[in-house]
Amino acid sequence: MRYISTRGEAPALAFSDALLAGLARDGGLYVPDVFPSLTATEIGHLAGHSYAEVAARVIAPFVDEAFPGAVLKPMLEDAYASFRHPATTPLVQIAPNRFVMELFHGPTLAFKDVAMQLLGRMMDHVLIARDQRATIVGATSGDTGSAAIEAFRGRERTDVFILYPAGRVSEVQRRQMTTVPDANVHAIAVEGTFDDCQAHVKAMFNHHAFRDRLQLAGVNSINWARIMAQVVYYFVAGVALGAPHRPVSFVVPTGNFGDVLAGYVAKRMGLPVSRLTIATNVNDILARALATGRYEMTGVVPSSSPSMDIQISSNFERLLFEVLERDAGALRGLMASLSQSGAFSPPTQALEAIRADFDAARADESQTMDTIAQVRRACGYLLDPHTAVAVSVAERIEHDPRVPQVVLATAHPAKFPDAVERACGERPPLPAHLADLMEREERLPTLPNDIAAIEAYITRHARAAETAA
Ligand SMILES: Cc1ncc(COP(=O)(O)O)c(C=O)c1O
Ligand SMILES: N[C@@H](CCOP(=O)(O)O)C(=O)O
Repeated sequence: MRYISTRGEAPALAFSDALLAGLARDGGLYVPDVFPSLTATEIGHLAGHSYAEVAARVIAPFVDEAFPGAVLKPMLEDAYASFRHPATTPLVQIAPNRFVMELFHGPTLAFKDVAMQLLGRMMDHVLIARDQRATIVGATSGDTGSAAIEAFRGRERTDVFILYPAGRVSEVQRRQMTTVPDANVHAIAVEGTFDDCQAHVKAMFNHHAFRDRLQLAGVNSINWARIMAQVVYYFVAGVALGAPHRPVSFVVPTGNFGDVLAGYVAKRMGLPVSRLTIATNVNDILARALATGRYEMTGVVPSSSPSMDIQISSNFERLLFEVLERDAGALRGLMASLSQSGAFSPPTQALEAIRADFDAARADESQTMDTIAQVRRACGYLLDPHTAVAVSVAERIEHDPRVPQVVLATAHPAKFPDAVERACGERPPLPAHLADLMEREERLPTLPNDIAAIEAYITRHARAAETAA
């Protein structure tokens, strides 16, 4: 398996190289040159196995010789031993033929742990084998940052720098990043939006001299390994609900488009997925794009689901690449239009191909709040605001009632206590391992929304810079 760039102008890489590369050198995103497939019989055989065992089977075709079964399997067992639920990602029924898949039982209470706990181990394995260091740079709207910090804290070969938008994450999310005392961890508030933070991360990768000097690596969903690890839970849910004999639909709270893209990959690999529904909050660029055919940026509005306050959905590029039948030149044209005029319109055929697999709809603030209250009343289940966006959409989207609908529950309600309390009057407590989070001491470096200031800060603090000097 080789990995190629969506922009068509960077060298193809083996898995381990793509794992450390982050963004391709032409500014594109790496994708496998072909999607592996599982037969119906192979999918059937996933039933009854542990999460780590299913992961080993789904992930094996994507990796290279650095991760033979004897390495991958124990790595997966170890990664998912950190989850607080024996099923790792349990399904809970909340209505007839509607389920939530709880992806938040990892150490930082969001779905990001599912991939990040594996990514930390995989990167360490490759860096040790190559006797190399890496400087991880990441952008977060709240959850990727804490998951990355937890996965990489204290690791000898990596420093991790996470940019988050000042004042636009929940207090719990901020404290999960800023109270970690390890010297290799740097959570930096940037006076801008998540989109600004993500643009700075991409700019650092595109600044090749800086990138090479600091040995940059990425842990956002620009890194293919993130998507790969997230494909697994679609298979786990599908098989639990009758695949390969019965199709399943998924409703996914969406921001950067990594999670729902993983569902698309699962479908391309052979999982019978009926519909993939993109659920957005009021920052609804994706819902508008599917409805109107025009992907057009407007300002970002802060919401009660802050992790989805995103305009530029990074992984939409990977989907566009597929529906443009892997025409990198055509994709470069759309991306140039986005950076020059803040908008693009995919060709009709590409748009139709997207609509063949995906639906999209948004939930506004009052729909999100009402859904939290109504689901709590109806079945006693407490949703976080991101999951509530998706449940609200699931309730309204046209859907074959015979097909099970799985809503991905991407965060624990305790990460957003203020919003949950506003919605239903209850303040969910943090689990025991985070019970004293509000008393822990914070480190709060803040930088202007300026790439030069950010690069200078990272250069001052990264150990890879000392080695290079
Ligand atoms: C809690 C939560 N839900 C949903 C999303 C959206 O996921 P994605 O960015 O993969 O579309 C995010 C951020 O990524 C998140 O942190
Ligand atoms: N919602 C995310 C935004 C970054 O997404 P990623 O999947 O590309 O890492 C967050 O919580 O940080």
